[in-house]
Amino acid sequence: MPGQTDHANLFDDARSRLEAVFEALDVAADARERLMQPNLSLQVSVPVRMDDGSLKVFPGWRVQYNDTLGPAKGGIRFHPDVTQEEVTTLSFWMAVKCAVVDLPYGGGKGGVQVDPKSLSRLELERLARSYVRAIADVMGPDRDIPAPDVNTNATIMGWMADEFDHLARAKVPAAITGKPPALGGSLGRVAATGRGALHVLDLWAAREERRPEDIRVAIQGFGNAAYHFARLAHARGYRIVAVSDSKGAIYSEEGLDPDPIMAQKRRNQRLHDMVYCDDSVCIAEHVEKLERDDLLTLEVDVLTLAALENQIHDDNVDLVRARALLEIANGPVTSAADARLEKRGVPVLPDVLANTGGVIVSYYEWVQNRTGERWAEEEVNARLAERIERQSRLVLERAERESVSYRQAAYRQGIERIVDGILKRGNCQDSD
Ligand SMILES: NC(=O)C1=CN([C@@H]2O[C@H](COP(=O)(O)OP(=O)(O)OC[C@H]3O[C@@H](n4cnc5c(N)ncnc54)[C@H](O)[C@@H]3O)[C@@H](O)[C@H]2O)C=CC1
Ligand SMILES: O=C(O)CCC(=O)C(=O)O
Repeated sequence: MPGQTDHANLFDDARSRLEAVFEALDVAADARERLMQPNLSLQVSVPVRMDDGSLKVFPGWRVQYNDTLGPAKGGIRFHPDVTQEEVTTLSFWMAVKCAVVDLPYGGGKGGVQVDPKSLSRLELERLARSYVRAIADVMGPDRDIPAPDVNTNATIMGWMADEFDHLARAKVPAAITGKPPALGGSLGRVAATGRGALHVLDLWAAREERRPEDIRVAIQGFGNAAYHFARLAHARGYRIVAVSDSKGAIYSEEGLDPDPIMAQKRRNQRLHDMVYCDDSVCIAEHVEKLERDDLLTLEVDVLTLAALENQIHDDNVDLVRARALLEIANGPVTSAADARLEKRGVPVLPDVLANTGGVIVSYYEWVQNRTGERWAEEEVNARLAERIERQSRLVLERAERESVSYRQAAYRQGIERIVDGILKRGNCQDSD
């Protein structure tokens, strides 16, 4: 059954979305060829000394998809299901999304096939450092700049940045983003992905003449991106009626407050346990438990996907009753499912636009590190809002003007910029 662990054909499925864009933009053959394969795909062994003295070696990858517009940029994922195919696909999406929001970056992504929850904190730190030693030769502020993704965070970026500094015999803060502020991390980066997604949703809702108070939202996932989106959307007046994590889901027609839920989850509880009160917080009276994937088929205004790829696929797409989808995860809807949703007239605010808040603020971190500046959080948030709203408006207007889906319009915007760069660099038959 297709699902989060199925990466077979993930890359082919992702690339298949290029064909329609190439046709619409009449992309030159040389540029098409360049965009079909990653520039560099590095497979590494990541040895880790375990606390019991034994040595374990985990497979890892760093893939740089395309560097036409600038150095490769993208997160690092620690997950037991990571594969080279998945990392390649994620690096392809990074290349597209950086171009969609006009960042001077190409696409990159990294991953280690490991269950980080099975490691002690010291083992996790040794893993992070070992991974950096393995990929250091292809990293650097002008080559490839990693950042957090699933199961990695500011603490882990701090360890990685420290390891890279040791290897470089210099302070190179711009080599990694998403670091703790003490090491040059940007204020606002932790919440940036969720905050950016909310700007995209707000813009869409305003164009549809809908008020946040009238929009019921279900959210798949309750990690970094989902939680900050949920918290900010709740504060803005959207009604969050359901959330899920990898173990289960909860639902409340009255609406859920994300903060007490996160407070409980941080005490190591699964979402499913939240229907029971504890001493400090009681969210019980109006909260129901759901099977995890039942959240995907709730009748809501907006289904927000903020977990992993391939969550809406051939087998469940016809059960989706949401009136619109917001993709915070990368690739949560397969291309076949996407086509079915389009046919049914269900709009999808696509990943390559909706989840760009994280990489936009990573870019601001890189700029601050390179100029030695430190921006206030309000300034970071204001710059994020300005960029994502401007670029989103272009995508939404283009979709309307060219009568295509938001995804198709976003891909056209991103690929057009990359192709222009490829042609301007020359060595192409049609590079006028
Ligand atoms: N962290 C960031 O800055 C960015 C993250 N993303 C994407 O957003 C997605 C989530 O990333 P993060 O929040 O950083 O990861 P995270 O590791 O903080 O959270 C992942 C969440 O997904 C949940 N989950 C996993 N499988 C699930 C399932 N089948 N059903 C329901 N929940 C499930 C986990 O329990 C966890 O709550 C990923 O696709 C990631 O690539 C995209 C752009 C930036
Ligand atoms: O912050 C970044 O550089 C990249 C974040 C990321 O991995 C993503 O947008 O999927």
